[in-house]
Amino acid sequence: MRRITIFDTTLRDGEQSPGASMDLNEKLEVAQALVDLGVDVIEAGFPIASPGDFEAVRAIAGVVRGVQICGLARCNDKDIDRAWEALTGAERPRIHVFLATSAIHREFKLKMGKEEIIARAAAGVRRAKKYCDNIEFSPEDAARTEPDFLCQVVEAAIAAGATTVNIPDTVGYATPAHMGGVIQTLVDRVPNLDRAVVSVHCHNDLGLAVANSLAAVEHGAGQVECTINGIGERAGNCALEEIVMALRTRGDFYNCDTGIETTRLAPTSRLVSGITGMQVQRNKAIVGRNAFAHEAGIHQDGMLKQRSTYEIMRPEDVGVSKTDLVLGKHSGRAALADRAKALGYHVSSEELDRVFDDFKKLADRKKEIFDADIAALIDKRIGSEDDAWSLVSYEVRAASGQTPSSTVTLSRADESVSDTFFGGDGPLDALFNAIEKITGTSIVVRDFRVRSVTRGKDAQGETTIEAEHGGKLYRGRGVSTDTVEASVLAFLAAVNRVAVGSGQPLDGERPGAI
Ligand SMILES: CC(=O)SCCNC(=O)CCNC(=O)[C@H](O)C(C)(C)COP(=O)(O)OP(=O)(O)OC[C@H]1O[C@@H](n2cnc3c(N)ncnc32)[C@H](O)[C@@H]1OP(=O)(O)O
Ligand SMILES: CC(C)C(=O)C(=O)O
Ligand SMILES: [Mg+2]
Repeated sequence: MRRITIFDTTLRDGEQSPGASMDLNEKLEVAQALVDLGVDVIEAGFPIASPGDFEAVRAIAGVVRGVQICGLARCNDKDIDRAWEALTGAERPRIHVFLATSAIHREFKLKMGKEEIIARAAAGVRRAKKYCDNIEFSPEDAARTEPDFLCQVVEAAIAAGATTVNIPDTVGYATPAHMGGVIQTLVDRVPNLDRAVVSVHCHNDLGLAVANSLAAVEHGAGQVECTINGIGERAGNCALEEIVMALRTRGDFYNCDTGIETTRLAPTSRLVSGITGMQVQRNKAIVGRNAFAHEAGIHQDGMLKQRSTYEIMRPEDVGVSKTDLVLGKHSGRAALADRAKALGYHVSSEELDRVFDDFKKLADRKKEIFDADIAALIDKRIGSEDDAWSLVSYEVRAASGQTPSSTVTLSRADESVSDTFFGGDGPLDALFNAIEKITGTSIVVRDFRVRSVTRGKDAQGETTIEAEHGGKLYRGRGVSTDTVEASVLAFLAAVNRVAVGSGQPLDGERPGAI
């Protein structure tokens, strides 16, 4: 297997993302996390850019050990000298010198001819080489540079002492075939290329940074420049976690690997996201919240039978604790049964059918279904007696200063009964009275509590009632996204318990969970 060098530029190109600036301590924390992750090179900053950038590179170079620490410099003496000043304390320093080579940059930005570019590039590398052996040269905007000229610049930079030649697609213009072609051209036509490592640095303006980097590797690149979460200038850089996992997962095709400790990918992603405030989108590959989550019933069923049916990587390999089978409107019985079991329930297939119907209705109303929702649905359904009353519908009218009224419809076995009640202290009292009229059972509510069992605006409300009847205490529990309905269900549950006599003596032990 060919070992690919991972050059992380989160602290330099990543920090160039608008709004992603990091202070010294934050940079040190990220640098340490990158060491734990196992990157080979950390580009710690652009020392000439500001005193803060200089200090950050100097601090990282002074304390971070075991990896190469790199500082960026334009092709001029001041930048290169300053970069070296910042890097002197590094155990393994690298100076990264760059100069744009494309016609657009030569003409409009640098105002330099081709000869001058070659001379300046070689002079910059030579000056950096006076300070250290490990020199990287980047022909900026290489992907839009004329191939012949790119070959000349690269050859000159290597002749001047560059040990790595990095080929940037600075504006994310390349496609995989194009990028592979650029690298292949260099491999075929630069005579001294074997004296340097070929690197690739892709931007994501067309969403192709990872694909282009892979194409470069396929054609011989030995180093990939990337950032955590793909942050960087404009649409960002090649995402480290994606290129690393692509190389690992498709080792069969690329025959390459990296030194990355992949279980650190998710924690490092969270750290960088927290520090920069740049949130990771839910469907982001490898580290997004949905990357190992499945909601579709058919996928969940497949996953429960054999995870490789729908997963090409194991979540634990990238530092995600486990696959998440999210219960929602697209889920099926297999996932519901699995969750019920995980929650400690033994649900018969008839009970599962009943719970599943309720679950689908709830899922239509609610975006996210939590474990507490499932538990509440199962609690409601498990052990329901066939001759117990169940709620079909309710209607209630109440306003200040007016007598409340309610109409309730209940069903039991084959019968369905409706009744209306005028009076009561309020809407709930009116509803409870209607239930008592239909069932012929009167109870005295001793305790009544409402709370939210899940989060969000569409959370489930849970009502618990303790009621007295014939010297015994009966409890009832109801759960619904509608708190009035939850209260009606709780009252009805207590009434049903009276019918089967499952109360507790008033002075005796309290009943257990319902
Ligand atoms: C593709 C990349 O990511 S390259 C890195 C980009 N990163 C950054 O620019 C972030 C840090 N940059 C900065 O803080 C500032 O731009 C500084 C301190 C580096 C320079 O600031 P200033 O001296 O005010 O110059 P300014 O940024 O306005 O313009 C850049 C100058 O550098 C020149 N330049 C650009 N690239 C290079 C290069 N590789 N080698 C030599 N000169 C260069 C430009 O032609 C321009 O020169 P001019 O002023 O003579 O026209
Ligand atoms: C400095 C260079 C490598 C760069 O960031 C780019 O060209 O995108
Ligand atoms: Mg860049």
